[in-house]
Amino acid sequence: MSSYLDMELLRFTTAGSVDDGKSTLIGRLLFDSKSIFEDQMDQVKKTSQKRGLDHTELALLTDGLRDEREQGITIDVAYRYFATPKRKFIIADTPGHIQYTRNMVTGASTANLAVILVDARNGVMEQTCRHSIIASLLQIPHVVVCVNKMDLVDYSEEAFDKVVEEYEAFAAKLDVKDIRFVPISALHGDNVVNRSKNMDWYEGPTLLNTLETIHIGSDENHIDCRFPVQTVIRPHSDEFHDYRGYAGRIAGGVYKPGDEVTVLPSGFQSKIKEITTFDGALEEAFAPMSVTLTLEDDIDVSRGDMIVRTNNQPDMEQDVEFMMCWLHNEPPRPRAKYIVRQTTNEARAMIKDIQYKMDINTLHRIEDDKSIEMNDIARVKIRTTKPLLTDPYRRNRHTGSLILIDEATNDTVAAGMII
Ligand SMILES: Nc1nc2c(ncn2[C@@H]2O[C@H](COP(=O)(O)OP(=O)(O)OP(=O)(O)O)[C@@H](O)[C@H]2O)c(=O)[nH]1
Repeated sequence: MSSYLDMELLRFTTAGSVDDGKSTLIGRLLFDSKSIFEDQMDQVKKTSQKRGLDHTELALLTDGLRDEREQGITIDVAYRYFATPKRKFIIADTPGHIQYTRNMVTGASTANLAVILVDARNGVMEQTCRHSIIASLLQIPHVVVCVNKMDLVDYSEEAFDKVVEEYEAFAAKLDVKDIRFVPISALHGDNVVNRSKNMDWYEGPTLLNTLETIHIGSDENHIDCRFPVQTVIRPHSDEFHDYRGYAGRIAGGVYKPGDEVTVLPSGFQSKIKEITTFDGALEEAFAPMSVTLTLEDDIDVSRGDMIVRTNNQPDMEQDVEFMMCWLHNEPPRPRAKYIVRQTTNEARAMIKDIQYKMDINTLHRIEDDKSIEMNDIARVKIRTTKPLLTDPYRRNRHTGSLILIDEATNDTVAAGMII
């Protein structure tokens, strides 16, 4: 059996309209998969009784520690961790209101999968659309639509099919490759961890089963070799005085000793001599492994450079266009200078043009209003002081993303997906 540390990690986000049952679902997942401890459960039972409820409110498991629960609304991104014998999971639980778009973008930026909850009685709502648009914008590879509260529609197949149909019609406009649907009752536990006895007509897997088995290995780009150099390792000892290693995390592709590579931006060419990790030398390495490379030739390489295959290179540009989510409560200042951080590279940048804002509920362009506020999504163009080595975000989420930092305050003000 694989060790706990080696187990594959799946990161997913949860989103839904208010009261669709997000907290109940997470509680149910943790509870039925036995990922919570007895003492926590006792506490939840007691609190439920104190509040005069006749059932144990599983939402308290996930919300119990949040004081904003007292105001009945979830803000901020809460990361939760659980594991089953098959996989480890990190849940980014993000609030659904439009003023928390930035939280959603933050929570979703590294996710493999998005769980989108829909109340079976209400069907697809504005928030369902917005969350799905964000999932598509951030290229989350898998979306699982949980049609919840099936108990309130008599576990009816027609009710489920109606939501599926409605969602599919809307999702046709989006760029999501893998969409699945699971009819559930988070409250009663149907099809969350345990198969429902109330929905014989549903033959697909339960939600947990989907989370445990969905194939995420090929979510990484294994075609375009991209190795952003994080650190140059040059031991200061006579014994190793010739050694120069380049450490970093592979952002795309498969590397092997002997591969012909080019170092960007300099353009120097060489061959990979050796690939090593903590455990020794490797025959091959691929995204998202962290490795150290050595090259046959002694060439000048520094942090922020990228080692790529000679016949497959990224874009190298100073004018970069991307979809930007503005994260900060102060709007961009005219002519302000920002630091752009992209892979391990850093440059200074100025926003040159705001092309249009996007209505995040409908995907429509807003052409007549270009004022940017917190949570806005806009297509922008920046000019950087030195070339960035990029791929379209669609092609590679690592080399295709960037953040902007305000030079004066050091605050991260925007996240971007390169077009
Ligand atoms: N009948 C029924 N009720 C449910 C189901 N799932 C959740 N509920 C109830 O719906 C209400 C809202 O559930 P929550 O889990 O708090 O909803 P939420 O989406 O997390 O809400 P916020 O945290 O405020 O965004 C609670 O009273 C739950 O008990 C379900 O499958 N069936």
